Amino acid sequence: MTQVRLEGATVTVPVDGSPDRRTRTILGPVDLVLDDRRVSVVGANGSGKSTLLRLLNGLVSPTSGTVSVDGLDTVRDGARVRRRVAFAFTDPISQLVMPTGREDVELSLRRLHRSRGDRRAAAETVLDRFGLAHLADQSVYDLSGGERQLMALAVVLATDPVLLVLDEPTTLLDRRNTLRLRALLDGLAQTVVLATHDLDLAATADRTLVVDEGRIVFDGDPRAAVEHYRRLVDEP
Ligand SMILES: Nc1ncnc2c1ncn2[C@@H]1O[C@H](COP(=O)(O)OP(=O)(O)OP(=O)(O)O)[C@@H](O)[C@H]1O
Repeated sequence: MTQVRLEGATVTVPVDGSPDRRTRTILGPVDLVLDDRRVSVVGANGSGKSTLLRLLNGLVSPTSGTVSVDGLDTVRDGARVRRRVAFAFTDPISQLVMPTGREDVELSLRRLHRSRGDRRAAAETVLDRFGLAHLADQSVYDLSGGERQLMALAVVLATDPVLLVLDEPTTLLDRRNTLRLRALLDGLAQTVVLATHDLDLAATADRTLVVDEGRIVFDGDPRAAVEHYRRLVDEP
């Protein structure tokens, strides 16, 4: 099982226009060991969920403290961490950089398969696995929101990462595609960490973190976490 470890991880940002270069802490310090199969993260807008998630694959570096994945430091061993940790953004179009899904999956596979023929065959297998072969050659702009989301996931999962980090994956999806995504996540061998405003989805995890004003204010049973979050919002 993959292990993510945060030790005193803190993220501070400069306060815009501040003449004396003041900074603001937007997350932390966070001390956390994640070694559960499914972890969800809930919290209000701007509470720090995305920042926490982005620490996990080195998209954001801690200003102080450390973050490691299976012992690899996200700053010192950034490239190796990113090979192990896939990150999926809310809006899949920011992830799909090639004209078609097939080309995007092939692009993902370029490190694993140097020969073009091998890459083609491996991409076909991935597209089949996600039930997307029939959409592989369509422009990514002509895919529906749900199809695009699944295509983006196929792209990031093509290289078999050990950890999948998802930032609000169902925000743009209708109920049917949300259920489809949930079924897909259920079937994944990977460890999954996801931030979501969908409290039903959050409650399907093994463990839930509640983030409030840059701090983890609850860490534990998903149903209790959702209750904690509701109380936080309802009784400010
Ligand atoms: N690079 C940055 N520079 C300045 N402020 C930032 C930066 N990144 C994030 N912030 C601020 O930090 C806070 C936390 O942002 P973050 O995106 O982590 O929140 P979130 O919980 O994911 O919110 P949402 O649910 O709205 O997506 C916000 O106030 C945001 O404006």
